[in-house]
Amino acid sequence: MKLLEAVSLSKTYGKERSWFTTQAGAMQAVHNVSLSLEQGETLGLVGESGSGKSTLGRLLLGLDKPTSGKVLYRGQDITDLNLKQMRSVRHRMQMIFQNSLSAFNPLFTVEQIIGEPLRNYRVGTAEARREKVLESLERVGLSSQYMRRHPHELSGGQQQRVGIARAIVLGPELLICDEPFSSLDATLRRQMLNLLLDLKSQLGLSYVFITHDLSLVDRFCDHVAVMHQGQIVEWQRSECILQNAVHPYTRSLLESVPIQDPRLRQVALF
Ligand SMILES: Nc1ncnc2c1ncn2[C@@H]1O[C@H](COP(=O)(O)OP(=O)(O)OP(=O)(O)O)[C@@H](O)[C@H]1O
Repeated sequence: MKLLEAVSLSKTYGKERSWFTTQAGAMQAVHNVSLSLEQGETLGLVGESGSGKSTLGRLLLGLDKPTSGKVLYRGQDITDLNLKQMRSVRHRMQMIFQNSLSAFNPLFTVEQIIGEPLRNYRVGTAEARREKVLESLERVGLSSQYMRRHPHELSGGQQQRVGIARAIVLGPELLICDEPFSSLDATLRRQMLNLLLDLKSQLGLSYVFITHDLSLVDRFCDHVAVMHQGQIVEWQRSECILQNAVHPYTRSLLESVPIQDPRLRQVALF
């Protein structure tokens, strides 16, 4: 069953003529992108800065409307849903951001931050919500003693864990992770990727994993889509991308990837 599908998605910014923009200033951030994600799979969306990855992520989640094309979730066209209709789909799809701290209310405690989606969706009693918050917190490896802390009292890794706890608290099926660990050091990044892998098998999650780092996709993703100037220029199973990269842009990305096996490196680059 296809969980998510994009059909000929395009997004142009600044297309409408207004006081601020002109046709000449239009920027096509995403151009005619089609892709799909099976339930339980992870799709890596790779490309350099400005290639359109975040815009595509927002379009898939319905946070932004496409200029043309559509998004299907479990076969349902969600492109033109109004806010109320979108609400019934939104709790099944959540996003993890690069910088969780900027998405948190600095005055909230960790319990309030993770519990906010539960309050928004009026889930259960205050006691039941507290239980769910605790469960999510423990799933991401933080103990109950963090409940009363504020975001600025947490390390970068702990902030990202709280961001993940908040994203899973409503029991979603799909997480769109937008460069979630790029500000963390290599050791922490590995730990967090392992956490996402554990959550995937425990909760049956599917991921769209946005990154500029092709070295992360090998172990973590099932398929890889390479984006360049708003288009998908390459689509492969992740274990094949090192050896069978076809597009010159993918090959140029591979040049910056440390590949352990020198034989694979030969194949990848030439
Ligand atoms: N709201 C917006 N208004 C106008 N232009 C935008 C907007 N959002 C993105 N863009 C432009 O669209 C293009 C793609 O941006 P996007 O953020 O999707 O790329 P990205 O691959 O995610 O880059 P990064 O990794 O740096 O976030 C860029 O040229 C960007 O300036």
